[in-house]
Amino acid sequence: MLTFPNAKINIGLNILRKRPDGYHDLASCFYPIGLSDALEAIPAQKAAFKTVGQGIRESEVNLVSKAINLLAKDHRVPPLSVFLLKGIPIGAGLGGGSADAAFMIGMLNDMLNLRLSADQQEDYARQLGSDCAFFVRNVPMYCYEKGDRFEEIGLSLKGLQLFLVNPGIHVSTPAAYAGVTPAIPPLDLREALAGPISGWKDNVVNDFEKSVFQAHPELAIIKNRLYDAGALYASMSGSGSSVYGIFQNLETMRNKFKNCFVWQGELN
Ligand SMILES: C[C@@](CO)(OP(=O)(O)O)[C@H](O)COP(=O)(O)OP(=O)(O)OC[C@H]1O[C@@H](n2ccc(N)nc2=O)[C@H](O)[C@@H]1O
Ligand SMILES: Nc1ncnc2c1ncn2[C@@H]1O[C@H](COP(=O)(O)OP(=O)(O)O)[C@@H](O)[C@H]1O
Repeated sequence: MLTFPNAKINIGLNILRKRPDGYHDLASCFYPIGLSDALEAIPAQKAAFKTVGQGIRESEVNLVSKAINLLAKDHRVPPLSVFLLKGIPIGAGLGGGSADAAFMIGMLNDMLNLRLSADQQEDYARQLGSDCAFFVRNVPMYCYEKGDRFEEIGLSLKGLQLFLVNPGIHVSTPAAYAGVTPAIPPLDLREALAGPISGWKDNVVNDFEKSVFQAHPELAIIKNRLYDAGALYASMSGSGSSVYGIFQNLETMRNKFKNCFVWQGELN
């Protein structure tokens, strides 16, 4: 079976408070985008895992293998030959690893006829990472608590264009959280997003930007360039370092961001 785990962007990200378990309660809108990996799993004599494209560090276990091992605790999972092609930049605030893990759970559910509901798949996904459960339903959501609880938001950016830039700077997620002083924003994110996109620039904020832009001023320059090019709204995604702009119409701007990974596509 072959699937295409897709990335997400965060539209607004407020870090509200530190939790007793050391994590943070947040408020964000997660929005799926078309940039994707390819993930194939085939029953085989012997379990095998191959990944091509950008690799994760050798010392780390791939989230796809973690997802298989997690489901194997409760279900009989036969040996699988798994092939992962990474198209989504790694550690880029785009949730690529989380998407791979959630799609692997979905594939096991379908291939082995496990009949897991979406809620049950989310419960498994939550154990693999805060972002992971989002990719089970994989539709625009207001996300809260650790970013693993969801509420329908009814936000549609269908037809608008996304331009995404990743300059390859690696931002550690725990370090990014440590750089933020949690605070309740003056305007609830859901209310801010209910207004026209032309007003988001001042009201829809990613709280990671302040400290991450301070450490990496080139990211602020990218965001300004996107606004200069006519973006209706521009922001860093997650803990970075990807920065995106949302446009009404978009000529290609690939040549403006030399030495960066760029991706352009229509929002759904
Ligand atoms: C920042 C966000 C925003 O969408 O995305 P990315 O930039 O990673 O895409 C997420 O909260 C990242 O989620 P995810 O990457 O799944 O994080 P996890 O593996 O669960 O946690 C990594 C580390 O981030 C911190 N963490 C994560 C989530 C959270 N609500 N509070 C935290 O403090 C913790 O230090 C934790 O050890
Ligand atoms: N299949 C995978 N794809 C990407 N990263 C993975 C994967 N499996 C494990 N990881 C590890 O998970 C971490 C988070 O990766 P990723 O989801 O791409 O970034 P982010 O959390 O910034 O959105 C990385 O440091 C990476 O080493």
